[in-house]
Amino acid sequence: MQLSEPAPAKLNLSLHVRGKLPDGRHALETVFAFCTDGDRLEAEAANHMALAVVGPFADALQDQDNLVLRAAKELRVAAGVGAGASLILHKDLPIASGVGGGSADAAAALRLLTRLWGIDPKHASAVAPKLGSDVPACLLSMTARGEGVGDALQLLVDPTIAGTPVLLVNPGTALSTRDVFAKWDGNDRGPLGDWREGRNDLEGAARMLVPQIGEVLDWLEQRNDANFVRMSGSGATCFASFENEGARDDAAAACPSNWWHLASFLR
Ligand SMILES: C[C@](O)(CO)[C@H](O)COP(=O)(O)OP(=O)(O)OC[C@H]1O[C@@H](n2ccc(N)nc2=O)[C@H](O)[C@@H]1O
Ligand SMILES: Nc1ncnc2c1ncn2[C@@H]1O[C@H](COP(=O)(O)OP(=O)(O)OP(=O)(O)O)[C@@H](O)[C@H]1O
Repeated sequence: MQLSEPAPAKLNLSLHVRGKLPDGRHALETVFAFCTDGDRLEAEAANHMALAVVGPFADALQDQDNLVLRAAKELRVAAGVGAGASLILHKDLPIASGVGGGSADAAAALRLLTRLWGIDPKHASAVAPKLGSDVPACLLSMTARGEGVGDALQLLVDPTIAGTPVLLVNPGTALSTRDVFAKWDGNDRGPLGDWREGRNDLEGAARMLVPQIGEVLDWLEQRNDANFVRMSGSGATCFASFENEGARDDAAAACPSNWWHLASFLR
């Protein structure tokens, strides 16, 4: 039997960086939201562990250690499972783009293999933080406030979020999360209250590395009925929420062809 699991794209509606921690990572206050679109993972029972990657961004991943396999191996050890799995990842999200693609894929693997192997979900929760700061949020894939390194989560009930039409736009340049944090200016600009009034404190650092982010943000600001425009995570993907689906689709149709875009909804 083949099982399938979505790996929804992650957005940081706001992202405040509050300081540097002793381990070199950064203390964050963020609101995570998720899209109704993203990557997708399929699995079938097998004796061995194997992964095939297909889809528009598959080639960029062929030669490296995939977070899906790391997640599968860590979960197998944590839960003491002897079985394997044959996995297929449909890679539709750009790599290193601030929408948590790798984290979403790893989280999807944890959920999918928990079902396939019939194991206690507590093992997935225990493994998630070891795979990356965004993986616990992606495991949840529900609107949440994140603190600590982004892994201390509290569900956020906000009835204005689900169903909002959004357009994600990336100028086509991969951006390393580590490099962006390294360029953060070290200024704590204060806590995050309401996400609508927040900021993305990594925007300045990301724009130093990829100046086209400024062009994408300006372009989104100029779209009709765009009412909330921001960069997600460490960039370079930016997004706008729209008053209605038609306005979002008009913006998607006008998007320059050398930029990647995804028309979706918040879930
Ligand atoms: C920027 C965000 O996307 C916001 O949600 C995340 O904080 C990044 O999460 P992620 O991609 O899962 O990142 P990780 O794989 O854990 O870390 C990549 C690198 O980003 C930096 N990093 C990450 C998270 C954090 N709170 N502080 C950091 O300084 C570290 O240099 C780390 O080596
Ligand atoms: N399945 C995967 N999908 C994407 N990247 C992966 C995957 N497996 C491993 N990686 C590696 O992880 C790195 C981070 O990729 P990812 O797409 O998660 O970044 P991101 O979108 O900037 O994430 P975040 O918003 O969490 O910072 C990539 O440079 C890539 O080398």
